[in-house]
Amino acid sequence: MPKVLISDKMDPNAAAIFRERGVEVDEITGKTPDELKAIIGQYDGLAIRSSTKVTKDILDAATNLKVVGRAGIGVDNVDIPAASAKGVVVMNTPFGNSITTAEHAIALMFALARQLPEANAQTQQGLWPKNGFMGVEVTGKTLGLIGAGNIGSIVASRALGLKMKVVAFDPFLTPERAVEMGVEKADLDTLLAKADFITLHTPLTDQTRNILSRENLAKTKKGVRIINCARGGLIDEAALKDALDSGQVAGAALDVFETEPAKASPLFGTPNFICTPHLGASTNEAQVNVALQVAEQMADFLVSGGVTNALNMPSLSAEEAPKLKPYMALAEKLGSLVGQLGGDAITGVAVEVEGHAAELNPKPITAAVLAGLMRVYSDTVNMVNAPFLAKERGLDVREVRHDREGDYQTLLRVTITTANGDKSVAGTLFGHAQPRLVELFGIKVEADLDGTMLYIVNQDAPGFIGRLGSTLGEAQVNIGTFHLGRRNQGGEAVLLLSVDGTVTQQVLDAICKLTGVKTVKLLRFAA
Ligand SMILES: NC(=O)c1ccc[n+]([C@@H]2O[C@H](COP(=O)([O-])OP(=O)(O)OC[C@H]3O[C@@H](n4cnc5c(N)ncnc54)[C@H](O)[C@@H]3O)[C@@H](O)[C@H]2O)c1
Ligand SMILES: O=C(O)CC[C@@H](O)C(=O)O
Repeated sequence: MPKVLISDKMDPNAAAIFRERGVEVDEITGKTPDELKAIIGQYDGLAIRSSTKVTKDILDAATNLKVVGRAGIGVDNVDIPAASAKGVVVMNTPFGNSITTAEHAIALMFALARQLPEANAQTQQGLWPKNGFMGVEVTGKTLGLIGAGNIGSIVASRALGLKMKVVAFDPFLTPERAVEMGVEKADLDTLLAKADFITLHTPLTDQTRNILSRENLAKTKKGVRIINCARGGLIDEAALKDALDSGQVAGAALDVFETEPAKASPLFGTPNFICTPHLGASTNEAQVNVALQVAEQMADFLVSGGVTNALNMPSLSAEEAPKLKPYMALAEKLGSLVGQLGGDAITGVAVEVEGHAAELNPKPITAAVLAGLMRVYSDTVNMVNAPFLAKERGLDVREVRHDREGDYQTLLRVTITTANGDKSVAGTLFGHAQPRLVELFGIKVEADLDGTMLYIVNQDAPGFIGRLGSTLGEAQVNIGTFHLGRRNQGGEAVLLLSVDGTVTQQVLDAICKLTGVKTVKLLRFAA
């Protein structure tokens, strides 16, 4: 009988479902990492919320572990690459607590607008401070939404019901979806300048870390009120403290902190600062939803091999899996490439197959393209939820199967439609198994898309490669592989280099300054 450990406080429905489905379950919460390491080897499954940190260290000790189930959305407490490397499936429950978290953001917005916590505290001290708490209405005010995914869009609908105007910044928000949501799509600077309240609903990624930096806080409308129910690390907490002290920010409400549990913070005690201890998902309804869902998914996997909402594994039948696996790896890499290089809001994705690829079920291939593409913006996207999210966001997804014989035995082409036109990449399988890029934005270039890579567009000219090599060498950046293509002699050339070590912004700036360089971008691919 498979055995599961529930290591964070979870609604009792989870244990009941496990037992009903023939899975033995222990509920042991509050363990230190060392204590968890000592017992994890006994379990096939680990069910968690946000407290348990599933590190590489824990995974290394988890000799029997097959699945980690997160009763919630964010999986930043799980080392997914380490889990994947160990063949441990990581699942989440992407929608079960969205309404609850959106409601918490709205509750914090009102708490800020009317200074409810402090008014409550002073009233209960017997002060009757009737004149000390002049609030603001939210009606007619502008709410700036950073991140318009599941939770952001629920917040927007509630805010519109409160007669607020909503301005949204989200690179994946198409103009059509913005119209459907009733929000104004804007760039970040416009949002910062217009918003009376700002609420954050993005995951924590390289792009979103410190999205409300000191510099960006200085661009806000004076007297803005800020709410973060998404992830700590999206706001520079020291800069927020200064902005509250100076009055640039009239109030801030945080449910999440850069370091959790947040037992001390310079923000504590600051006037007009309120906080909750990561309570966004804490309602009976949400906890029942996520507990039921995670237990059902994990039991299904452990008992019958079914895969739902996995972040590191496609949903597949046993017969299709071996044939489709290399195509899905290729599809994810091509999706990730166009996602990282696409730039503008993407309104459509076309997935074309020819040769051997045209004989396969296109659905998992398309799902893998979409997962690669959208994972650039959210680490919670997987092959299961990517097609759903694409539809919800109004992406026009097309699958085209060509019967023609092309230059390659098998070919997969991904074309995205953006406001600045179509952009297309293509790849094949080398030796029937190894994903390989063969074309990038109309230029023939062959490359393996793995690890950290540099994408450089330059004017084809003698001596450039030498200058680039010296720049990287001086910065102690080792080139692993080097791939070159060009539109025509002396025309636009493209370079894809795999590199070892860290490429800093200074190195990117130095490459940018080399004569003839038009674009430099750091790309990251799963190995
Ligand atoms: N406080 C809590 O208890 C709690 C509860 C649930 C979820 N969360 C967190 O809330 C966040 C949002 O969850 P969700 O379910 O709405 O996720 P989601 O994936 O549905 O939406 C995230 C949105 O952020 C957008 N985004 C990504 N990068 C961006 C960028 N650089 N700038 C602007 N937008 C960007 C994405 O395009 C996407 O639309 C996650 O971090 C999740 O972990 C917190
Ligand atoms: O489990 C919780 O309480 C928090 C969950 C939340 O952060 C999430 O990302 O789903």
